[in-house]
Amino acid sequence: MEVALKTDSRKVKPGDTFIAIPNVIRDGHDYIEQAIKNGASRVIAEHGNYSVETITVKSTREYLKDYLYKNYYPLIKDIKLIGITGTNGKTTTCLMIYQILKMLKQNVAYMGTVGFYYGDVKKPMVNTTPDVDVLYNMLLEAKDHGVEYFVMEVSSHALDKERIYGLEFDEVAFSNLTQDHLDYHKTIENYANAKRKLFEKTRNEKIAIINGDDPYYQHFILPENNNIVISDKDGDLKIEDVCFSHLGTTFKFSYLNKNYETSLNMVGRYNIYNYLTALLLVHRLGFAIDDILLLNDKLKTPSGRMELIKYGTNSIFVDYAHTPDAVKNVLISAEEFKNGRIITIIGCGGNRDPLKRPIMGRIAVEHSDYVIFTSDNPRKEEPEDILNDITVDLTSDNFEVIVDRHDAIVKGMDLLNNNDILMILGKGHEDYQETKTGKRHFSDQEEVLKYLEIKGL
Ligand SMILES: CC(=O)N[C@H]1[C@@H](OP(=O)(O)OP(=O)(O)OC[C@H]2O[C@@H](n3ccc(=O)[nH]c3=O)[C@H](O)[C@@H]2O)O[C@H](CO)[C@@H](O)[C@@H]1O[C@H](C)C(=O)N[C@@H](C)C(=O)N[C@H](CCC(=O)O)C(=O)O
Ligand SMILES: Nc1ncnc2c1ncn2[C@@H]1O[C@H](COP(=O)(O)OP(=O)(O)OP(=O)(O)O)[C@@H](O)[C@H]1O
Ligand SMILES: N[C@H](CCC[C@H](N)C(=O)O)C(=O)O
Ligand SMILES: [Mg+2]
Repeated sequence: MEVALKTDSRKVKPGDTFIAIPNVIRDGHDYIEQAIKNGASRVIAEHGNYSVETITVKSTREYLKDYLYKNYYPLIKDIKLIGITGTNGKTTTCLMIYQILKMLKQNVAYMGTVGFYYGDVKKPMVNTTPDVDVLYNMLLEAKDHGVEYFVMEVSSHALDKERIYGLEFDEVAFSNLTQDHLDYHKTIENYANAKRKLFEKTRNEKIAIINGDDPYYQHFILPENNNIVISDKDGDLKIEDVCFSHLGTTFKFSYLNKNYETSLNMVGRYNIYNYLTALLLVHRLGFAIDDILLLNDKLKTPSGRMELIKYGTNSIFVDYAHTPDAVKNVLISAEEFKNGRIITIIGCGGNRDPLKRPIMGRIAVEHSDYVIFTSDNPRKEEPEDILNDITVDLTSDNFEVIVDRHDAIVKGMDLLNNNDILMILGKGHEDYQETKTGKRHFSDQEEVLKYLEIKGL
C-alpha cells in the first residue's frame, strides 16, 4: 500500500492528487504545473489558481501530517517502533539491533543513513530520516511484508521539521550530543531540544536508554518514561574492565544485580555504549540477555565504521567520523592499540556546519603523527576554502594539504612503513563524492583496494 497523496511531481500518475509542500530550499508550489502535466487531477496548495480542481489550505504541511496520521497511522500502529537519536552512533546502534533481531529470527526493518532494509530487500536512502510521507510509505511497505519491529535513526533535522509527526515510539535511545549541525540549529541548546522531542514521543511508560556518560544526559530523562542509564560510573547498567586490541574489545557489565563478561569484534570505547544500548533495547522487547550475548561473534560493525583493511603489518581503517567528537573518539581508540605511527586523512563536508572545521583540524593533528587534509564532499563550496577553514589555526608542521582525495589516499598509503595505522575519515560507507559538478562514484575502500592491487597485494 502507498500513501494516496503525492508530494513529488515526478511520481505523479494520471488521476493522482498532488500536494505542494514548501521545504527548506525548494517549494512544491513550483512543481504544480509539472504535476498537472503528469496527470494530477487535483491539487492541494497554499496559494494559486490551477487548471484542475484545487483545494486551498493554510498550511499544506499541517494538512499532510494530519491526513497521514488519520488515514495511515491506524494501519501501522502495531509495528514496534524503535528510534535512536544522538550526534554519533545512530547507524551503528540501529544496525546492531537489526542484526541481533534477525539472528533471533524476528521480522525486522531498519531505516537510516545507509538504507532501508527488511527481509532480503536493501534500498538506498537520501536522508537519514526522510520526510513524513516517505516515512509513512516505508512503514506501510514494512507492514505489507509482515515486519514486527522497525528500527530507525531519528536525526535532529527530522525532529525539528516534524518528519516523524504522530508516530509513537515503543523504545527510544540517546547516544550522545556533541557539536554538529550548528549551521542549522544555531545553538547547542536548540540542537538538544530538537533531540529531546523523540523522548516526548514515547508511548506511556516505555523504554528510554540513555548514555549517562554524556554531559547532556539529564536532558533526556523524562519522568513519564521507563529510563535505563548506561554508564561506566554508576548507571543502571555499569560498564567495567574494558580491554582493547586492534581486532576487538572485551569488557564486563552489571545490570539488575547480575554480572556479565563479553567481547566484541569491534574497536572503540563508544562501540561498547552502542552495543549495550542495542542489547538493552532488544532485551526489553522480551529476549534474554544471555541469548543475545551468544550472538556477539557474528555481530559486525556496519560498512565504513572502523572497517579494517590490512596492508602487511599496517592497519588501514575507513571510518565515517565527520564530527569533532567522532574524530577524537576514533583517534583515541587508535592510540590505545597503536604500535607504530598514526597517519590520518580527513576533510570536512561543504554546505554543512563550518564551525566544526578548525576544531576537527586541531583534533586531527593533536592525535596523529601526520595528517593529510583533503576534500570530503565539497558540495557547492570551493574545496580550497574548506581546507583553509580546517587548517587556518594550525601551528604544528605535521600535516599537508592534498585537495584530491584519490591523491591523498595514495600518499597516505605510500607513507606506511611497519605497524602503522592509516585512518581514512569522514566518508565511511559513502560511494560517491559530491562537488559543484554533481555526484561522482568514489569509495575510500575501493581506493585502498585498487592501491593494493597495483602493488600486487
Ligand atoms: C537542505 C535541506 O535540508 N534539504 C532537504 C529539503 O530539500 P528541499 O528544500 O530542496 O526540498 P524538496 O523536498 O526536495 O522539494 C520541495 C518539495 O517539492 C517537491 N518537488 C521537488 C522537485 C521536483 O522536481 N518535484 C517536486 O514535486 C518535493 O517532493 C517536495 O515536496 O527537504 C527534502 C525532503 O525532506 C530533504 O530530502 C532535503 O534534504 C537534503 C537531501 C539534505 O541534505 N538534508 C540534510 C541537511 C538533512 O536533512 N540531514 C539530516 C541529518 C543528517 C545526519 O544524519 O546528521 C537527515 O535526516 O538526513
Ligand atoms: N556512540 C558513539 N559516540 C561517539 N562517536 C561514535 C559513536 N558511534 C560511532 N561513532 C563515530 O561516529 C561515526 C558515525 O557513526 P554512525 O554512523 O553510527 O553515527 P550516526 O549518528 O548514524 O551519524 P549520521 O548522523 O551522520 O548518520 C563513526 O564512524 C565513528 O567514528
Ligand atoms: N548525514 C551527515 C553526513 C556527513 C558526511 C560527510 N561525509 C559530509 O559530507 O559532510 C550530514 O548530512 O551532515
Ligand atoms: Mg546515521
